[in-house]
Amino acid sequence: MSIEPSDCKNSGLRLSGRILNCVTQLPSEIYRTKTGEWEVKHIRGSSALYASNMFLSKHTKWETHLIGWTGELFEADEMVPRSIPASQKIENDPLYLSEEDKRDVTEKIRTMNGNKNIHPIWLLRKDQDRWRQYAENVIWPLFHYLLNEPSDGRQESQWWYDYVKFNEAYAAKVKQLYKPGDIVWIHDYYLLLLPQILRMELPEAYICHFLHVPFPSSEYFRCLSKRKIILDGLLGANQLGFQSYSFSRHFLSCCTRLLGYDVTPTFVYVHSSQVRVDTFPLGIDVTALEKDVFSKEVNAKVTALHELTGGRQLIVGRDRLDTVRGVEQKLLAFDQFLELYPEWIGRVVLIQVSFIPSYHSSRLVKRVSELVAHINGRYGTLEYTPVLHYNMRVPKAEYLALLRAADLCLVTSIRDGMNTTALEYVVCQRTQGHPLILSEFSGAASILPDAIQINPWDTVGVSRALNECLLLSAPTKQATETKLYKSVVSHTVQDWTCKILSSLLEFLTPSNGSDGNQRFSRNGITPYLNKPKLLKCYEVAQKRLFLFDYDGTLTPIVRDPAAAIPSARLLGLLKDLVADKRNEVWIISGRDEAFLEKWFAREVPELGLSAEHGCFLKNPNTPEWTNLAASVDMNWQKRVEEVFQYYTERTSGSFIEKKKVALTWHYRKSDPELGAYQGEQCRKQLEEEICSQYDVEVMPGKANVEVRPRFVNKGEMVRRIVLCSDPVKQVVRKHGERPDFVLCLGDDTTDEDMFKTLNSIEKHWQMQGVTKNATGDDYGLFPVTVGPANKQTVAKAYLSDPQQVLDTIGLLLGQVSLFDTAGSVDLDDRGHLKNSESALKSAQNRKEYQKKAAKK
Ligand SMILES: O=P(O)(O)OC[C@H]1O[C@H](O[C@H]2O[C@H](CO)[C@@H](O)[C@H](O)[C@H]2O)[C@H](O)[C@@H](O)[C@@H]1O
Repeated sequence: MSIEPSDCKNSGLRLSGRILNCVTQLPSEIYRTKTGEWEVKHIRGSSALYASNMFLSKHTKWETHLIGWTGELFEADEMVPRSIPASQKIENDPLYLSEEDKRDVTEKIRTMNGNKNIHPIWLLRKDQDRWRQYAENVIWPLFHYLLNEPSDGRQESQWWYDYVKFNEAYAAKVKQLYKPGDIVWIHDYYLLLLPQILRMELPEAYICHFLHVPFPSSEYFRCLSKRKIILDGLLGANQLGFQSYSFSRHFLSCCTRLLGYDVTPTFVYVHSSQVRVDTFPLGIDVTALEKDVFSKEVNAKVTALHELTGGRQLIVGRDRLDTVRGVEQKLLAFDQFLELYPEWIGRVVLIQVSFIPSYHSSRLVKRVSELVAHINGRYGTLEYTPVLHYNMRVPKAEYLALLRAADLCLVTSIRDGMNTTALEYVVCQRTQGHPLILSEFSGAASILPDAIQINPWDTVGVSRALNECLLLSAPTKQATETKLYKSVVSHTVQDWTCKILSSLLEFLTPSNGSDGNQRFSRNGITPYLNKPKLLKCYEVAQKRLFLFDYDGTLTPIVRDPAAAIPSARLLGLLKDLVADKRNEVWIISGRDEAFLEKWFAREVPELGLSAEHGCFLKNPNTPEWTNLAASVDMNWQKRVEEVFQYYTERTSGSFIEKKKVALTWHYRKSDPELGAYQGEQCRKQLEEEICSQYDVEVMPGKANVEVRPRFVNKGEMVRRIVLCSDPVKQVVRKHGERPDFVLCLGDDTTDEDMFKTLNSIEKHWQMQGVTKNATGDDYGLFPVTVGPANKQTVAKAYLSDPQQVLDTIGLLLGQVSLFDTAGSVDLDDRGHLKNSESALKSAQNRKEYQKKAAKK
């Protein structure tokens, strides 16, 4: 399979022919020798990923760029990367690199990898491991179904802060390199926010993300405190790839359950546009492996291994020693096997190579060595050691020899994205055809259906499988191997690369009926709110308007309308907003006057208020309410109430909310399906029977049906507030009084009227040639919908929930850091927020250090 940029010539896509590949870490490790030189060496692991990049750059016409963090910097001979202690000054940094050093190191990495398009991301070296913490301590365990101990969340919030910065550092680098038509391909769980951060700044970019680890069921995923931001982060991509069908299914279910988006098995509908979701199991580079595996060096090591184990049958395993690789389960099963089938004692050896990652569990390391000692003590003799356990990363040739010498490979992961050892074993066994026992919980199970699949928790089942496999006849083994090998060669890393790219390009091709990348273009629908832009407009504006809906926007939706009262935080923010004389703040709600009076007018008299979808109005700083519906015929109320009553009696849990003018029938407390059905019936009946006789509008809301006179709506309120200095008396604003910043937020269908009005005002101003605001870009109008929303919206941007709304207000007031939500920050080359106090201090320190160094 192949895919070249030229294959898309007539597709209508404007491709640049370039791919920007974003990986967590570059393929080279950087260290300083004892003589002070900076050197680089290859890192182990993730070989399939780098092979994919290599394939694109060497064997296709794509101009491929590899972007990645440098990883931690080492001092020679140190196993653990050195961090500058927090107390130490940067000028004493033992790992200091001048700009020249960085250039030299970059060149060395490029030369070593034979790729001139490698772009390192240099991050602050103070506590270097900080960049990994959130990904490795929060995301990774949860994605593997491991829940952390409960905590007060302080440490997690520091980790989150660094995680956002890490993602933003990549965004900064991609922006530096980006050209229109580039494909940005993002890998794995360290970069889950990057798609959305990039989307905000590069609305037309072609972005795909591939998750190399499992994606958990929504019941686990929902335990993440940052669950919505993480989903949002991913949904900035055009295409999302997962290792197996079950992972993509879990992801889709999270989108429905946590964000309320509509999904199909291959799409998420984000604000009426689509993100493609699919399964692409990662393979290995079979050709490269086959070159190495039958070398003389490996042959010699295979012989040595047989000698070492006295010609006994060999069961092999190679795993990272973390809780999900199931080494503990493997040893327990082997123990059980020798107990159930004693005839194998003395005839079989398990060689287990486990490498201990930096974030290992000491409990597990101890438990594994206890189990090894237990088995060897129980079944071993002076000449026979049943388990040979090596805690180390073996060199490649030894690893391959191990897989070749094996009579059986045992993979007992209790969860993994893809198990490349299983795939490599199949290739190594091409001539001998020894069997593979594979955990059904491994991502590899989906591409190796002919492996002997086991449940690693069932030790008796695994023991039985071990016995059966060791007794298999040679022809049966070879027949199975043929099928396994076929599966592996039809899932090579090259095929994986091509499949992901062609699926993305096929999806984006407008002629295929998709919306291409229109969803994010200016004419398309709702990107995430561009907060840096909002902040910039706010800062330069002299006359700012805030037009807020209430339920679902400033406060979360709850079951009981009376319980949806404003939080202390909300009231505090509103007070702070109105304290600035440049700000005028309105709440435009479906709530009645009594509710708004009690909770807002008394607390913050400076607020302007509009009740019952525009029927009532109260200017800021005045106690009087004006009833705009005073002269309207209200006979419809009785008729509507009768209809509502009819449905209330037939829908348990529903009730009627009577306001002064509008009437609302609520069914949130009813069975959801029955409620939705009855709501629809009720709406139809009202439209047929009442709207034909009275000038009223029936509005389906959030688990409610509302009726109010047609002549007012929230859009009319927005028109009055934006254009009039006195919206009650409709005194048109004088020249110079026009607002130059309007943030309008709402979540419901009734709020669409506000957005429509703002859009038409903008159009009108454009046609009239009205001068733009001080940024010179536009008029500073921000109609923003609050999700989750699977509806059509005319808003220009969205925020996920009321929490994000409050954070955004806090941001404008200078109370919330840009870091608290994704997509906001420019970092300097050392990982400091650009132009921040710490960035300036660090730059100053560097200058001083360089001066000192020059003197020496
Ligand atoms: O225009 P809004 O400020 O958004 O008000 C719209 C309606 O909100 C209330 O109902 C909704 O919120 C309730 C509390 O969260 C929830 O229980 C209910 O299901 C929602 O429909 C309010 O009760 C209505 O009067 C407003 O018109």
